[in-house]
Parts: sequence; C-alpha cells; structure tokens
Amino acid sequence: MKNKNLPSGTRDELGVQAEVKESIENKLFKNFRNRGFRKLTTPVLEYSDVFQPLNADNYRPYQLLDDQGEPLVLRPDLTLPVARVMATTGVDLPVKWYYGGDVFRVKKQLSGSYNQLTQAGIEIVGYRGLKADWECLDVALSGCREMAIKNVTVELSHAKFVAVVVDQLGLPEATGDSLKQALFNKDLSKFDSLIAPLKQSDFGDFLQEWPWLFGDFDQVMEVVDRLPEIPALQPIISDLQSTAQFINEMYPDDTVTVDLSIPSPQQYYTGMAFRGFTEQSADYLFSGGRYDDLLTNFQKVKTSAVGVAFDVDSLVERTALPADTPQSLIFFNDDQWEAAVETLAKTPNSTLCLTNDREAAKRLAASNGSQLIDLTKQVK
Ligand SMILES: N[C@@H](Cc1c[nH]c[nH+]1)C(=O)O
Repeated sequence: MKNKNLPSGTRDELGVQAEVKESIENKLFKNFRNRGFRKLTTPVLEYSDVFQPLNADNYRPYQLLDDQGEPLVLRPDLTLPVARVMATTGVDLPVKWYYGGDVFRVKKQLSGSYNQLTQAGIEIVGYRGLKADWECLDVALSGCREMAIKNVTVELSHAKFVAVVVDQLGLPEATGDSLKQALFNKDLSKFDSLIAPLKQSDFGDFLQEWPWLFGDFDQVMEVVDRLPEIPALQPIISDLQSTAQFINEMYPDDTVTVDLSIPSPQQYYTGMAFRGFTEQSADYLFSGGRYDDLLTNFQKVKTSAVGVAFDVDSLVERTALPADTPQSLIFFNDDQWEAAVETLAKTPNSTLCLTNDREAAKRLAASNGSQLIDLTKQVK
C-alpha cells in the first residue's frame, strides 16, 4: 500500500511556502499583463506526439493511455503546447502569450531533483528581429529584480554555433557528429584525437580551446576571433555581442557570460538561448530562446518565435519566507454570524473560531499564541 507516500520527485507545499509561491506567480502574471501579453492555458494532458521535438533523454514524460488506447503524456514542457495552439487556431500574428503551470519530467531515481516543476513564461510569436529576444530578457531580468534577486548571471548560447563551425572543418559527417558529442560530453581524450589531424590548419588554435569556450563574455570572444572568417558565423556573433551590450546597459549589476561549447538547452531552439543563474544554486531562474522552425513542425508556414520561462520553484527557494504570525481568533454565537464576518473583514490576519464553546476557544487561542476576540461577551 502506498496510500501515505508521494510519487518520487513530487511534493506537497503547505502554508507559507505555498503562499509565497502564489504571490510570486501573481507578481509575474501582473508584469506579463502590464507588458501587453495575453493569457493562454493548455491542458496538463496532451498527445505524446506534441512533444516529439524534445530531447527524449532530458524530458522523458510520464505516459498513460486514453480510452482509445492513444498515448498521452503529462506535459514535460509548456512551449510545445503553445506551438500546437498556434498551429490549430487562426490567431493573427504577431501575438504575445503568457502562461503558468506545472510540467512533469521523469528524472533519474535518486537524482535529488523534482519531477514536477512550476513554470511561468511568455512566448512571442511573429517577430523576427532581436527586439523580441530582448523583450524576453527584459521580462526575465526585471522579474528577478522585482523579486529582489541580485547578481544574476545571464548565460548566453547559440543553437547554431557548433554546427556552423563543425561544417567548416571539412570532416566526414560521422566524424563531425563524434566531434560534437565529444565536445558536449567534455570527453577530452576523444576530442583531442579527433582534432589531431586539424592541429596545423587555420582552425588549430581555436579547436584546442573549444572545450573551454565558456565564461567571461569578452574572453570567449577573443578565442572566437582566432577562427578564420566564416560568413555564416557573423550574424551569430553579432547577435550575441549586441545582446550582451543590451544586458550590460540595462542591467549593469548583472553579469553576462557565454557558453559556445554546449548543446542547445532545447532541441527546438534555432537561435540565441539564455539562462539566468545566481551563485547560490545550480538551478536556473529562467531559461529561454528562439525557435524559428518549431511552428513548421505543426504547420506549413515558417513562423518566428522566442520565449522564456521562469522556474518558479527556484524563485521561491531564493525568497526569504515571512515568519508565520498567529492569527486573531473570532469567537461568536451561532446567531452572530453576520457580526463575526464583519469583524473578520475589519481585522487583518484574523479567522473565525469554529469551536462550540468559549473554553475550547480559549484553549485553542492559548495553544497557538493567538489573540481571542470574543463576540459573545458583547451580547447582553
Ligand atoms: N520551454 C522552455 C523555456 C522556453 C520558453 N520559451 C522558449 N523557451 C524550457 O522549459 O526550458
């Protein structure tokens, strides 16, 4: 019998913890609405095909069958359901959506991380230019600022960087793929053996440094400068540079880093991606990126899109929980209900005392250190 256990990786949230989470969500939603985003809600259950564009290793969903035997999943992501909605409804573009809810991802047993996460995010569909990416970053960083989360590090990356450089190396496809894997897994001996034949080429200097191509923005760019000219790389570099500059100007207290040696955080990203961290924890605060091809999976026309989602649990973790102050208890007779409710409305942090007699009410107030407001005494 498991009637007292929780499924692994899930949790109950009680009192202050749940209330802080609710107030954070409400603040985020208010910000989204103030910037002109509209709310979109989608079901927790979806057909598993909706999530085909996800990396199956990291986003293994909980699976179940509907009454027709069709495979369903608990949603492991909230961006793909938005893409499904966009493909099936004739909404005019451009459009800006916001959403909130739980996603479910089966993690490795004993990994210590939760399988149920609360996200709150936005998706901007129909704008091709960098301004839409910057709006996502501004929403993310102003949100952190409002939650009093200081010293955020924004890590930029780009979904196409690795593929564009590997393409230039003139390697057979399978070797190129092995090189990418060795780079992503930081398998240095494999990486070194694969780049050995290229050591004397124009790429030699760069390749040696590639597995360490993350960290301080300017230092990484110095290494990128060692690459021979690659026209397809220019727009990538210039987007990263102008975005770093945008963040530095708008959020001088935050730090911008870049990682050009990782796989894209989501398989569906096609452009710049960004994640926010603070020093206290490896969990990210927000994660987002551009996905200009995703909507073509669902419909014929290519549509530009970019979005970002907060990890709400991670925001809660970094928020000081207020101390639980005892409530005032309002004790009243059965025929004083109206008066009791009036007192309730006037008295901050109060609650109705539902005991039948005064002695029980006194005991209850004493046991949790509350003040007792006794309305029965006022009856003549
Ligand atoms: N759905 C992404 C975040 C995102 C929102 N929009 C674009 N990306 C994630 O969970 O990592």
